[in-house]
Amino acid sequence: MTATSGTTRTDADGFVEALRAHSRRYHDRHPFHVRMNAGRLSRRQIQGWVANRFYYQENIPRKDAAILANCPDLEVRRRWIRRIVNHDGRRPGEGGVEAWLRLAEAAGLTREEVQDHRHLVPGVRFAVDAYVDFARTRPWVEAVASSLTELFAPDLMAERLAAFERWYSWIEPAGLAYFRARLEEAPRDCEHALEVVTAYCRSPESRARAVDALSFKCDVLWSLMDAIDHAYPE
Ligand SMILES: O=C(O)c1cc(C(=O)O)c2c(n1)C(=O)C(=O)c1cc(C(=O)O)[nH]c1-2
Repeated sequence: MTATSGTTRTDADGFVEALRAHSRRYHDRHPFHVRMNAGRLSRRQIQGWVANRFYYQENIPRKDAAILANCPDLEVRRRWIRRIVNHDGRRPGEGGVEAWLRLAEAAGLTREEVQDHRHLVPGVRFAVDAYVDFARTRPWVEAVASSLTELFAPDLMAERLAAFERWYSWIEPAGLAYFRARLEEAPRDCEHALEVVTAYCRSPESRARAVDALSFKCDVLWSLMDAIDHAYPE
């Protein structure tokens, strides 16, 4: 333990700091997001992003189901299962996947053209599939750690909401409900994920693996944005 500015610093603090430091590799800094939030994207580019990001949205519950399947801890499963319900909803017309489809409609796309993946570019498919595969095949705590990019999501969501209202007013405002819901859900979700990771990762080795998992996820999100950027150039 080392003392810093009057407070006692533990290795656990260092671990959480190492995780939080990944904000520097988060996809909010991707040029496509930077242009999006500065109001510099065309209608076609926004539509391309919405259609491609749908593949991420629809696969998140499958990723979370893989974590549930691999997790032997009942308490963790009991809380983690809420993520699936949040995305899938309890009945038709509810949930985050449905909200994303409404965003697509508000942006002038049909749900059919989003659901049938006609706009889906190979790099986005590849990145999202890699994330689901990671959750299926890696130890479940690493998969939980990989979800911690959500620590950084609320700032980006808030900025995006403001940017959409200001620059892309051709998108019907009701379509932005997805982002509003995530502003509340994401902090709750990642608080739990951080609890789990700090409780389970006690050794330097397991902490290093958790940090690597988060690093991998930053690569997933960045690659996804690269693929969209490449498919919908300025
Ligand atoms: O729009 C975004 O920038 C963004 C980022 C992330 C993220 O950081 O992984 C998620 C989401 N949105 C999101 O909507 C979402 O439901 C979500 C779930 C997860 C996850 O890894 O479990 N990340 C994210």
